Amino acid sequence: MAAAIQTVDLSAHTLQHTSFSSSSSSSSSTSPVLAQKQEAGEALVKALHEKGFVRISGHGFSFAEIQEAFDWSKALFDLPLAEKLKAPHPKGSLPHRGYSSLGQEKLPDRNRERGSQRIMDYKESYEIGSEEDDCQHNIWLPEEVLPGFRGYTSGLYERFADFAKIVLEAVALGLGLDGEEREELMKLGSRPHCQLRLLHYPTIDKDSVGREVGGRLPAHTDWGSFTMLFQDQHGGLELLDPSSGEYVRAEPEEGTILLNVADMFRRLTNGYFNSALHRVSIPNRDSVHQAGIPSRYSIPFFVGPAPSHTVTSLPRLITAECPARYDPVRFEDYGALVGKSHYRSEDP
Ligand SMILES: O=C(O)CCC(=O)C(=O)O
Ligand SMILES: [Fe+2]
Repeated sequence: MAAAIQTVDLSAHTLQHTSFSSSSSSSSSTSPVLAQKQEAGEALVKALHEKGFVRISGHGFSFAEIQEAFDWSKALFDLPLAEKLKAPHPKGSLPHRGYSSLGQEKLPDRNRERGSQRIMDYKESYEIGSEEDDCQHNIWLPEEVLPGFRGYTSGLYERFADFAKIVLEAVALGLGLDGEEREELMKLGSRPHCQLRLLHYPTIDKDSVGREVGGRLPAHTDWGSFTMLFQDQHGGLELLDPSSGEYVRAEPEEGTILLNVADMFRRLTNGYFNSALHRVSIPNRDSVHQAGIPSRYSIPFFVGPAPSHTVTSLPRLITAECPARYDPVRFEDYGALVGKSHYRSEDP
């Protein structure tokens, strides 16, 4: 496995969060805060170009806040199955909301050899959107099943959405975008159209490894703009490093958020940003402890444009050396194509 994942500190952006404009006055353009913002923005852009993933510190989420998110997630997945099924994810792919039980999602493995046996992905999840989303409605548990869950997770969604905007502003600064190009970049994060996901990968007993259970989440790219992830202390997430062609283990690191580029960011930047292939793997049976593989929780937040938005590559990134690689695409058309292959249409 290759080198550690780089960390970019965005505290200059989060602490001094003001909506900057490209026409900064000469006094503010020489301020130390602006210089720090510029430096962080450029470091972020460099990492997203070279790797497609990065750790973020200085994001403004306290340790207690991250812990609280995991406490709610655990409280949800600890409920009896019959209770969780009171907020069922529908059979098809839309709305992508509510509870999916073990094996319901069937992400195709981009690394799996053709014809090889498909073994169940061992995870359960709960998807939450904005209460303001005009395209997909939330599917909530009855309040008495888990009192406070709806209020808490809706608030967490808004916290992530605030931070997503800061990330996009940092990228705009790092790329030196202004005017219409900056507007286009900012549209990659539509506040009511992102998605919060609670994920639980249950314990796997040693005997099942490689038999009934092949892995936790097969290799895939995310199809929105970018993804930000909290993960617990049990690792397993791996991202493909395009420079070495090897998977890098995203070892859990307290206080950081892992950010990966997704397909819409790759298209907007005409491939300048790498949409990182990633997976959640499990070790070979021989190296698994007798007690099995411990359960794991993770919380991704998927940032995306409005479904009706057409993502077109930025003109400045289409050059003689790097001609246009992608046709403009309407986000909902792209999502429909990808999403259709992800969910079983029959009963879970
Ligand atoms: O659980 C993780 O660490 C990654 C989750 C992920 O890649 C996804 O839900 O798309
Ligand atoms: Fe993913």
